[in-house]
Amino acid sequence: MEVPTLYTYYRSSCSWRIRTTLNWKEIGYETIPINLLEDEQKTLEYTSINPFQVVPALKIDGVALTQSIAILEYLEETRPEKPLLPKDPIKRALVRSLVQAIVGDAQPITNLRVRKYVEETRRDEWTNYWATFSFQRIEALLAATAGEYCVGDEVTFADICLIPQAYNAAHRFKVDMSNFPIIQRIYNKCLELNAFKMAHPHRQIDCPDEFKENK
Ligand SMILES: N[C@@H](CCC(=O)N[C@@H](CS)C(=O)NCC(=O)O)C(=O)O
Repeated sequence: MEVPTLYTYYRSSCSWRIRTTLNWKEIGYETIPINLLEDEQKTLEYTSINPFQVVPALKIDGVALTQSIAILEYLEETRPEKPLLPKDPIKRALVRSLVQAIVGDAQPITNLRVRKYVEETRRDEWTNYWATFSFQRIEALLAATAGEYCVGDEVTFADICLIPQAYNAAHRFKVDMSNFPIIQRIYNKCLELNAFKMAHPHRQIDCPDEFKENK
């Protein structure tokens, strides 16, 4: 069978969701780095794969899929081993609710193209404000759902989406994570797992040497 190809950027939280899921489900894949800072997402070639000019995109089973959550759902449906959605419908809804909060409400307002649009001088302030705003609400949701992970004691899509968002908040958007003890605890817990560790930006082939980590 053809090996899936992931179009990715090492620091992209949306790409990280796919990397973790592929690792979690032990699906081998090839990486094609798309350097967002050099606008490689806007080349004609990549635009023909993803007209929204964002990563990720995944070529798999003869099609090119875009939209990270559509990709996660596809992987879950076609490779159900090591599920990332709980069986219980209520828990599934809780997972999807957290996923939507992260991917629909939190991530888009801190995305590169939005930050580029905001005047250079206001950019950091904008990003920190909205990242903190989102995390206050996600922390409140988690207070009702979290066990060891976001929803109960199993890894789900919610963890897959939360970890990249938390990394960006802590390391790039200067959010004071001490205000979010549940998120911080889940973050630390997930990063003990190989699937998350191997998907970390600092372990990707396109990560600049100064940040690279081989621990
Ligand atoms: N809804 C899309 C969002 C994709 C997205 O925003 N990707 C970001 C990286 S995490 C990107 O490529 N940004 C490029 C830009 O803003 O120009 C998904 O979930 O796949």
